[in-house]
Amino acid sequence: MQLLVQRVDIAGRGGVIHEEDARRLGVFDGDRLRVIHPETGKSAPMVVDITTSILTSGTVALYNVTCSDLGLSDGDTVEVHTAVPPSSIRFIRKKMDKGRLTAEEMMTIVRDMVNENLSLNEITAFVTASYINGMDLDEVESLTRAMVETGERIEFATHPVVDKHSIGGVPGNKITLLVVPIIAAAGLTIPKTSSRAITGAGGTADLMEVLAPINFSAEEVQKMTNQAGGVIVWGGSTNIAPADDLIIRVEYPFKIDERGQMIASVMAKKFAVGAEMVVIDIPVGPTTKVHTMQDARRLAQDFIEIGSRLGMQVECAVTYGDSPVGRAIGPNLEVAEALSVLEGAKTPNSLIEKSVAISGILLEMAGKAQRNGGEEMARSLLSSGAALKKFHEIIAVQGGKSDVHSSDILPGKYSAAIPSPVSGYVVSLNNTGLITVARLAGAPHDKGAGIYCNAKVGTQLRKGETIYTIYAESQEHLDRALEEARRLYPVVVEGMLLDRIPQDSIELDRMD
Ligand SMILES: O=P(O)(O)OC[C@H]1O[C@H](OP(=O)(O)O)[C@H](O)[C@@H]1O
Ligand SMILES: Nc1ccnc(=O)[nH]1
Repeated sequence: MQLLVQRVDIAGRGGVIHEEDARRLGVFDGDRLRVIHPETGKSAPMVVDITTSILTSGTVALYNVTCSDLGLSDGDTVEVHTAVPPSSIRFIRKKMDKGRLTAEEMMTIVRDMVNENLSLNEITAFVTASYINGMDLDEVESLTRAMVETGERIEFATHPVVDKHSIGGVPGNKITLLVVPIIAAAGLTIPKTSSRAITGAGGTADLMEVLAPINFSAEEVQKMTNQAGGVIVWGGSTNIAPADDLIIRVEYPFKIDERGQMIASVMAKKFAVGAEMVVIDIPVGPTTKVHTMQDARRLAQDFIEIGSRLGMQVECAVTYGDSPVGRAIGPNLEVAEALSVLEGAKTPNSLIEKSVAISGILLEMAGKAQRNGGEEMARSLLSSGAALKKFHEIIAVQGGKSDVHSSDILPGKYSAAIPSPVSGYVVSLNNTGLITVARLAGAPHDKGAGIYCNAKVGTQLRKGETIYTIYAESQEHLDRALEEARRLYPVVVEGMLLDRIPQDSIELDRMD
């Protein structure tokens, strides 16, 4: 069938056809078509997306990349034929049926994802099937390799190239903003790529974006790292492991991070930047991704095994994840807290201790410090101001304001303090509850949104004293977050009556 092209200014491949043309072609939403340029013979696949309103029959709306790939402009004519669905659909179905995917099958799925031959529904099916049925280590290795091979890679002339990555799950985990400058200040090369929030309210990419641009090509990442020794950029923009961000987009609304996909997501990014020595931070706690020490050790073994299969030296740090790292949750609040520590603040202890511990392991692995001497070296790079100086350099090389001060980074204008309803001690902070409230307040999208924990586990509070403060950039977001905070009670003060349900409020089934 011949159709007239209407170019639509939407980034990406594919397009939309009219219901009448779809009926004549005999296709439904989700079927496949092939769009062919009649003169050049160039062709591109297209997932059928049917409309009745934005087009007239006889016209096909094509998105930017498909038009550019085929050299098409508004008003051109194209041939449109039905096509067979890609074989990756069969392989996704195999995973749904609890099958084991071969390396070739995994590669086909990932290639089709990256080439936009799979619709969002189909990618969601793959992520969900893997979440429910899991992946064995061979599948994780195949996924990691496929993610690397479908993107760009960086090779550095200086060695060793080191890196760190956290599996996430603990709110307020802003340590990368300290670890990268500490490591780079020690003279090591650390091309850090991070994701945005997956299960949290602010991923490292969301945080760094407060200070500097984070979208760079692989070539730019390499150049900037050579200049400053380190960078903190968003993995999703680099074309380094581009499938990663497609999977993360599916995971984000559900706050899920399937184990195999998580290992592949992390290790693909490390491998693609040429990291030779890597520390993986595995926070453990009842409301994080990993609940017990035993599970953490098992996950650590898997990371180390995948690292060794790829030729990387990996060590894992199992860290305390019962409650947030530091006190701040959400982009601006976290950045201000991290900067203040780099500027010399002696608190929060949890943030400083975790950052120097992780940095210390890397310094030891890379031979910069003696065994057991890494932490001390990291602490002195932090307290001497060398890490701050390096961070300013990193911000500058990425195009940010290099003389930024923690006091420049402000939380949202709208705030509400949550008072303790009783006198007592804070006995628990529920990470997932805090994240839900912070997300409703607008984080990570609204940079000023988030939570400041005025009290942490063990803090004594008198009735009416503030447990935590919610920040937002609009009253509407603040109200939504407050409503959820009242429902979830993410911080429990001992002696607190959570609810009182009188007998006459419930209809009892009487046995008379
Ligand atoms: O949203 P959740 O699932 O908590 O974690 C995601 C965060 O964890 C990792 O941190 P880093 O890059 O090692 O600092 C990711 O890159 C991302 O920023
Ligand atoms: N799944 C992931 C967890 C943590 N960091 C990542 O980049 N990816």
